[in-house]
Amino acid sequence: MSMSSPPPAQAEHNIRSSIDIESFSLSFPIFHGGARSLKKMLLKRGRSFLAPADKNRTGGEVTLSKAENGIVEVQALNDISLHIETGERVGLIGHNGAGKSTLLRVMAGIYMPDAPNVHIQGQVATLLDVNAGMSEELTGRENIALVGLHKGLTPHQIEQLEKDVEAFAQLEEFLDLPVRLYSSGMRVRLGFGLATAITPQILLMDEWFMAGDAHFQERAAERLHAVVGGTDILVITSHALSILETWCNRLIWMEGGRVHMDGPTDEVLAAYRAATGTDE
Ligand SMILES: Nc1ncnc2c1ncn2[C@@H]1O[C@H](COP(=O)(O)OP(=O)(O)OP(=O)(O)O)[C@@H](O)[C@H]1O
Repeated sequence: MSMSSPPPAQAEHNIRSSIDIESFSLSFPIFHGGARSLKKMLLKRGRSFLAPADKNRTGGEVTLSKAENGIVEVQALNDISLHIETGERVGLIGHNGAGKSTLLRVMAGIYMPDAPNVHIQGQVATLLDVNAGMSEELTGRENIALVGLHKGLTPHQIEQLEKDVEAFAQLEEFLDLPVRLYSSGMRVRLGFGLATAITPQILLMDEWFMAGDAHFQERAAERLHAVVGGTDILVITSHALSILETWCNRLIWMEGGRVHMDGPTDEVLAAYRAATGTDE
């Protein structure tokens, strides 16, 4: 199969896709031993700490919960509201720990799938975690069949899926060995091949897909073009501004768990480059 030909089993698209998030916040409680010294520092500083925007920021706001004997929390997302609709290719940018991956996971329904202020319309596929959904003891081929069954494909469609992923991943005899024997790059080949084999309405993608050797990256970009062309919505997070420039028509710039700027790619990139001094 040529790498630029459309994936074999196209999903049925009946509804217009959209992502709606209204005033959404998410904190992670910290139970690690180091939380005790953090707690002392927070009590001194007035219960919350976030590096000022003009400093090199890392992570979300570290706070002490309001309960009497408060626990230390990291506020990964803080009052996020956004609407994404069909046709939008959205990139998430921001410093390490700004909340980009957490926001992607919220959209994927991984955190708080029943949150009343998060509405996702459309069938979602994720490229978030290389190992997501893989059974370590099963072979690559068996994992492909399992995904096919899970998605309700017919035996013929599963056969097509297997051929397609096999041709793309180029794992040769390793396709018939258990996934636990794979290197990280081999896992990326299989995971990426599988996740892009069926065109979803909404594709959520973390930057790990850029892992792998140069030859793989080139073929991955080609395949991704075919898939993204068929999706309603793409949301991708990356630190490589050139990737975002290539793929996105809208950028959301995150800072300390909040949306700092949201707009057309060229406008947000210009502001981001000016603020961070990057000339990439
Ligand atoms: N499972 C977790 N438990 C505790 N804190 C977490 C967890 N996941 C994320 N965080 C915290 O939430 C904040 C946002 O993390 P997130 O991974 O969303 O950032 P990011 O913008 O994707 O960062 P990067 O660019 O470094 O990948 C960080 O301060 C991180 O420490």
